[in-house]
Amino acid sequence: MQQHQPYRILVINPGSTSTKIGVFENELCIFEKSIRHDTQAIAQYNRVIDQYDFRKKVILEQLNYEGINISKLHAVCGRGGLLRPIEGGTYEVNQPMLQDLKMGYNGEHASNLGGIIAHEIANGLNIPAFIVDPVVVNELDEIAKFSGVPEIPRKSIFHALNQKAVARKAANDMNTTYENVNLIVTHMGGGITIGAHKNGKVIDVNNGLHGDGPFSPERAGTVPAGDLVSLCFSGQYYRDEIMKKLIGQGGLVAYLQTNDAVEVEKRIENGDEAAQQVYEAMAYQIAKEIGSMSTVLSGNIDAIVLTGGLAYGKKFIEMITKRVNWIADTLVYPGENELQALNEGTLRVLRNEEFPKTYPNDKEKERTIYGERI
Ligand SMILES: Nc1ncnc2c1ncn2[C@@H]1O[C@H](COP(=O)(O)OP(=O)(O)O)[C@@H](O)[C@H]1O
Ligand SMILES: CCCC(=O)OP(=O)(O)O
Repeated sequence: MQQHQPYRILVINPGSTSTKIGVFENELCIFEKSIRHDTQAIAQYNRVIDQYDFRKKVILEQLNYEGINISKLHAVCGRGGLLRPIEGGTYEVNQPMLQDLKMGYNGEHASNLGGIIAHEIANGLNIPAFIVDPVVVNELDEIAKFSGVPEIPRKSIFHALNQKAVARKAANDMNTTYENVNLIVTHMGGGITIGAHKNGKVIDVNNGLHGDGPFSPERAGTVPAGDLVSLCFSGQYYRDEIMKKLIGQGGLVAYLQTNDAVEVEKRIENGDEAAQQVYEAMAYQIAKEIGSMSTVLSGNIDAIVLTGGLAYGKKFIEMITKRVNWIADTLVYPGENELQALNEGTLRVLRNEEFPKTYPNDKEKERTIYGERI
């Protein structure tokens, strides 16, 4: 197989409130950009797939503006979306995956566009496209899957990529390994997920899309179930309208008409009491979920890790830590390591250090090393 030195990789991370892109040469990030999308820009699209042209255009325009020649790329990697539940790792984008991403097999989320856009750009350049640790990585303990309604098992839908990348970083900073620690990792972005990481596995986590947990900048989180059923059958709303109340138009957007925590913090500084109350309530619900995960780990917790865009907000972090600091020490890693994690997963495969996995997981299927069948 031909060896390339260095590898140049484009990574694409569509989130609910932003599109983040990066270009790497081996481990070195030579360009990185986070493009924010305000609530109105996203709200005009009914389905996530309808955002395809808009998000792809934004990415290509940005690369062009920066003078980045995409013909020099060796691979493109996108954040993986709502596929079937699979184990973690790097997957080559294939037709079954594209089909599931396009139909939103497990629901609608911006990350569905990661693999699709990566494939589209890579295909034109005749290079491979990958996804790494998609949001459906499933390591739940069997006991965590019970919901109380057998037809509705709990699902693992969370910020797997960043939670695992930041958990490894935290373990490293604690002079140990991910496999040796118990952590409660809290990712706070457009969605919020809180995972119990036990010796390198996420044994329980709230379904941060349309399941449970705290409300977030744009999601409702847990809502009273009976009242939700009544709303669904009130005859006042179509299904899509209810779904939008839960995802996209819930949380901060519903209470304060913005998904931007920076804007909320400004309002609070200017004495807006409603903003203060809602922000405090979001922190309260996060703390409550951290408390819940502390019981999952039977109180054996090495650290609570806070990460994601909201972790930049110092006051917000204080609102959470004052309620959870009795559980364990808190480590704060603002932002996310997702672009680096996508790049590292791609590099491992390009360098033949790891097999790319085939979607859907079928260990008996033919395995390939990039460019070579074995
Ligand atoms: N400096 C900051 N202080 C407080 N909140 C911030 C800051 N920077 C970003 N945020 C907030 O973080 C949230 C987005 O987090 P992010 O992890 O980028 O989300 P996503 O990847 O889901 O789009 C937004 O509500 C944004 O306003
Ligand atoms: C679907 C879970 C991941 C998630 O919520 O991501 P964003 O915060 O980027 O929307």
